[in-house]
Amino acid sequence: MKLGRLNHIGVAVPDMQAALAYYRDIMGAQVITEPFDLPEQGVKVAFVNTPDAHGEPTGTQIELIEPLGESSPIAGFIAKNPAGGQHHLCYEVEDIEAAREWFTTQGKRILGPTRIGAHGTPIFFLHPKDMLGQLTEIMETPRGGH
Ligand SMILES: CC[C@@H](C(=O)O)C(=O)SCCNC(=O)CCNC(=O)[C@H](O)C(C)(C)COP(=O)(O)OP(=O)(O)OC[C@H]1O[C@@H](n2cnc3c(N)ncnc32)[C@H](O)[C@@H]1OP(=O)(O)O
Ligand SMILES: [Co+2]
Repeated sequence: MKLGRLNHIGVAVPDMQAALAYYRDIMGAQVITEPFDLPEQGVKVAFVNTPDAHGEPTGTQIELIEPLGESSPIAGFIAKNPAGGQHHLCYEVEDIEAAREWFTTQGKRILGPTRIGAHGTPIFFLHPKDMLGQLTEIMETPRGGH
């Protein structure tokens, strides 16, 4: 399997508006996608981008996720980490099905089906206990850029 770039770092937050204010006003980051609900993923999501020395976006994305509903997959994480925290790493691949096959042959546990993620491309998750303690998201590279 050929691994692509790191697409985003997922950060679980208990309060989306407070998290956006923190990244914008304290960290000087840029809010590139305002919050929107992804009910099928059980999260509210927003993206912030880190600027370079000239204030231009670097392309390094932080994905803020807030639980949406009691059955949210991040409800347990927030219960254990009430202030929020770094939740997952997301890597791009060119071919999602080839990647799924690769990780399966490596004995890695895949969490649920391949589904459409926040960037509109297929994603799946790998169990943190099989991935050096890191919940790992694999996403297909968006066609025509980011
Ligand atoms: C916005 C859409 C999309 C995108 O396009 O980018 C997203 O990113 S959605 C992000 C949210 N969705 C998911 O996380 C889906 C996959 N996650 C899951 O299926 C579950 O969250 C989980 C990973 C199976 C954990 O389930 P949970 O019920 O919270 O906990 P468990 O008790 O079963 O956990 C077992 C074990 O793993 C540890 N753990 C849990 N979460 C993490 C984590 N994020 N990073 C590292 N370790 C984690 C947990 O602490 C348990 O460990 P022990 O206590 O040692 O047993
Ligand atoms: Co993600």
